[in-house]
Amino acid sequence: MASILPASNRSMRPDRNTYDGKSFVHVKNPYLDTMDEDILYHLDLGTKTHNLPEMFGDVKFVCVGGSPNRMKAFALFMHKELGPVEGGEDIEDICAGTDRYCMFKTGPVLCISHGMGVPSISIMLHELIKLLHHARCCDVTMIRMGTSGGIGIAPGSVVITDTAVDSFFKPQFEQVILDNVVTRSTELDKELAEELFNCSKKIPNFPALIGHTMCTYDFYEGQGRLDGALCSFSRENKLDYLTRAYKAGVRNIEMESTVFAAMCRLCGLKAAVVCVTLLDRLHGDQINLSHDVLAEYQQRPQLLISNFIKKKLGLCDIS
Ligand SMILES: O=P(O)(O)O[C@H]1O[C@H](CO)[C@@H](O)[C@H]1O
Ligand SMILES: O=c1cc[nH]c(=O)[nH]1
Repeated sequence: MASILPASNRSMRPDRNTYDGKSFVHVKNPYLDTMDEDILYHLDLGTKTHNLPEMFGDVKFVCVGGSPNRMKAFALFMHKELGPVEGGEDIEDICAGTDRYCMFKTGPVLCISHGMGVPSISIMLHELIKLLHHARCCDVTMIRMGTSGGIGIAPGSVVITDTAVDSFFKPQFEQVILDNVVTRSTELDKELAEELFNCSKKIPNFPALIGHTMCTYDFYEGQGRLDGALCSFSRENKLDYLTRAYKAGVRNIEMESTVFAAMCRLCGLKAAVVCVTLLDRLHGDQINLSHDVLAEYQQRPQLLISNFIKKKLGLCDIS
């Protein structure tokens, strides 16, 4: 019979493997050490086929987002922003051997796409976190950059998440393991969120705020849209739900933040979620922005994160 295991399950407490003041990635799987080889199947990488410490050992910032093209664009942007580096203008997809995800590295910044929804990002995160572990990376900051639907805020606003919540506005992620439901905390690093927010204030005309982000398992019915192939609720039901979400502190809705927050937390990784809103869900469901406006909105999280990374690397004029 299925049982609910408590969030405080001892072996799953957030932890930092800290040596000499450095924070290492904490994988929590005793079987990993007994394996002769670890094949990161969906990334087309492996511990025997690739020298992971040499390829990735210097990674300090991991930026993830749904779309492969957006992640490539961000990687190219960072590549230019980090100054002249070897290898010219272009960067190669490290996961070119698979079409599941794409991955680009420029200096200490790794950019990876994760597709849409919890199962897709979860698979990527298992393999990415093992990669960081095998590569012996330390002091890594993880940032999800994405798009979202806003609630009660102007389209184009960038929401920096303090806590990711589920569809019941609870700060938790429920993972089904065998036939148990294991509940995990989705708290994010508050200091990191504040740091990003302070960074946003230095960018002219940059609408940003800190708030809760609701993560759903679906874009249509799961987000209370009236325009899916199925809809069994009224406009009033929808507005009542979104209004209650707003009152609970939710400012935007997307589809990956809870599992991202929960997995990073358990593995001792500092994490942040930064998403631009494409519409105000209190005013509609369809995303009808022009191509140019959509492109500009999608660049907003990228601009903020690039400024943040440059500041952390001592490459930025903003203090
Ligand atoms: O913009 P990305 O990162 O894809 O994220 C959001 O957009 C997708 C839905 O259009 C979902 O994956 C949601 O989380
Ligand atoms: O409304 C929206 C827009 C982008 N992504 C979502 O998940 N929802």
